[in-house]
Amino acid sequence: MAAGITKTGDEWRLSDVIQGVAIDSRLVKPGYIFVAIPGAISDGHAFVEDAINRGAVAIVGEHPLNLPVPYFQVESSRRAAAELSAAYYHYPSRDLVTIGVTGTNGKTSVVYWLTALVRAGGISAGMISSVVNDTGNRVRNSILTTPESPELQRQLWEMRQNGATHAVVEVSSHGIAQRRVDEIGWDLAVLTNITREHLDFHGTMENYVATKAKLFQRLPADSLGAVLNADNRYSDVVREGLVCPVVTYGLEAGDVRTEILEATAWGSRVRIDAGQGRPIEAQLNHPGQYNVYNLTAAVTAALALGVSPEVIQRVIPELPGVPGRMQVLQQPGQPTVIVDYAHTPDGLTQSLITVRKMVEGRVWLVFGARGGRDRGKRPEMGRVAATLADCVVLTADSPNDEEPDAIAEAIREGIDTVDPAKLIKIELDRARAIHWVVKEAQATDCVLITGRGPEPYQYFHGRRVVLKDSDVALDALGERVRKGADGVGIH
Ligand SMILES: CC(=O)N[C@H]1[C@@H](OP(=O)(O)OP(=O)(O)OC[C@H]2O[C@@H](n3ccc(=O)[nH]c3=O)[C@H](O)[C@@H]2O)O[C@H](CO)[C@@H](O)[C@@H]1O[C@H](C)C(=O)N[C@@H](C)C(=O)N[C@H](CCC(=O)O)C(=O)O
Ligand SMILES: Nc1ncnc2c1ncn2[C@@H]1O[C@H](COP(=O)(O)OP(=O)(O)OP(=O)(O)O)[C@@H](O)[C@H]1O
Repeated sequence: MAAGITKTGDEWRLSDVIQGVAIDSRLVKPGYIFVAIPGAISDGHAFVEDAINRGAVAIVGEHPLNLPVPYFQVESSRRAAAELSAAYYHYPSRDLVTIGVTGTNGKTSVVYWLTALVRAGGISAGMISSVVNDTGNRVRNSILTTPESPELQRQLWEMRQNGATHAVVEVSSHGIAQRRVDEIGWDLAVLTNITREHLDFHGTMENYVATKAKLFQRLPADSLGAVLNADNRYSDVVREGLVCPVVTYGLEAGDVRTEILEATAWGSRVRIDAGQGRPIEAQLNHPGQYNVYNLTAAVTAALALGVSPEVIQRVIPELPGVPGRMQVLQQPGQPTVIVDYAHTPDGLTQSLITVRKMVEGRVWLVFGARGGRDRGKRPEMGRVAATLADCVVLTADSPNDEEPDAIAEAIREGIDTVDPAKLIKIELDRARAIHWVVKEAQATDCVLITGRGPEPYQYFHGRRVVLKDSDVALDALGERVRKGADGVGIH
């Protein structure tokens, strides 16, 4: 057993000598295995020496290398990282019922709600989401939506140590493509929806859908199965060739069908018919039709996991809001300010349609687009903004390594194809943009700030700037109250 590792086929055995697995040399500690990944920006093989200097006792990589420590050459480093991480943590997912939630929009909401439903049903469940990771008695802020495999397996192990029997995991398309979730034996997988996103990474919609589909293809025939959105056209593609049981949900079609009995600006009364027993009837206190879809996905999955309809019906009115999603900031006599995480054309459409119903006045939209991500969606989001908002103020999101004015320009191109007059201002300083709009809006108006939700930082060429949309909006509202403003400016 060289350096405490043996490999037979895909199965790695690690002795107690091994103290951890890392794919980033900067995280290596004495006794670690370092897995060198050829990346898009740099090549992990270039950091092997660094890893050895930090105490790595074995290296795994894809290139032929001659090293002073044992070296394992593999076909896919990412796959090996997942295998090694699972082995190091004694395959925690084998002892957990694991539920993967994927889709373009709504993953975090479904993960939060499904976790709440199963916990209410007496099940001890951990949760991995893009906002927080909750392993049962420890909650950490998330860095990635789906953690890299060493961190993911560690969190699953911690859940098991904390007595969890179930794990609800948000699965991004990056997480699937980069094989972070490879060694998880899924029991149930849920698809929220698929619309345009991440084409910078996946190239085409076809590749994007095929990547999402991989999560479902891994479900065995004896698993709890796949939960698919019958109203989303890509579900048929995802369904092709699946060997597991499939249950569909939707508002227009599906095995589990939801009817909106009454919709108000702030929520919906719904009837969910799963085709057996009395339908569930409850008040969902979150706005928008899209949240009814998220609810139906979570309920369908909860039923598949054995949570009773009675428990589900009782819990629906109490389902928690996800931080930074449709977060409403209100002060009497002031405009309604809403912080939302919409960052795709479909998300922005849903968000604007929903907000439109909440206020009598105009809808002001403050947004930008993240740098280094799908450029093609920018004009599309500009078109959505100009179609559904009354007044648009473009600003910086997190530009990363791009120039904020060039990003704003790309969005403006979309706005111009619909109605250039809707673009009231370009203010690239996001805090100033929010302050300006809150000052200009009338008391009956709504200011919708999208794209960053609860994120605490903006990144400009690696420089980190602290900025939380809700904090800035509250400041702006406070200032308006102090100054006694009553909506001056463009009316
Ligand atoms: C764009 C993208 O997918 N980037 C991912 C990709 O990075 P990369 O190919 O650029 O890697 P690289 O920087 O070239 O480095 C190659 C390897 O060298 C290693 N390295 C690098 C420097 C060093 O000093 N030592 C060292 O060992 C790196 O850790 C890496 O393993 O491979 C890395 C290793 O797996 C990932 O950590 C990294 O995710 C970055 C952090 C990221 O921001 N990813 C985002 C896009 C992401 O995954 N997002 C999804 C959610 C998307 C959504 O729905 O919004 C998520 O699940 O979070
Ligand atoms: N089912 C849905 N359909 C369309 N848009 C949605 C849906 N659910 C949520 N949204 C929009 O997407 C935003 C993000 O929601 P949520 O965080 O639940 O999705 P997500 O898929 O987890 O996104 P991310 O992984 O980027 O966090 C919301 O603020 C809302 O604007």
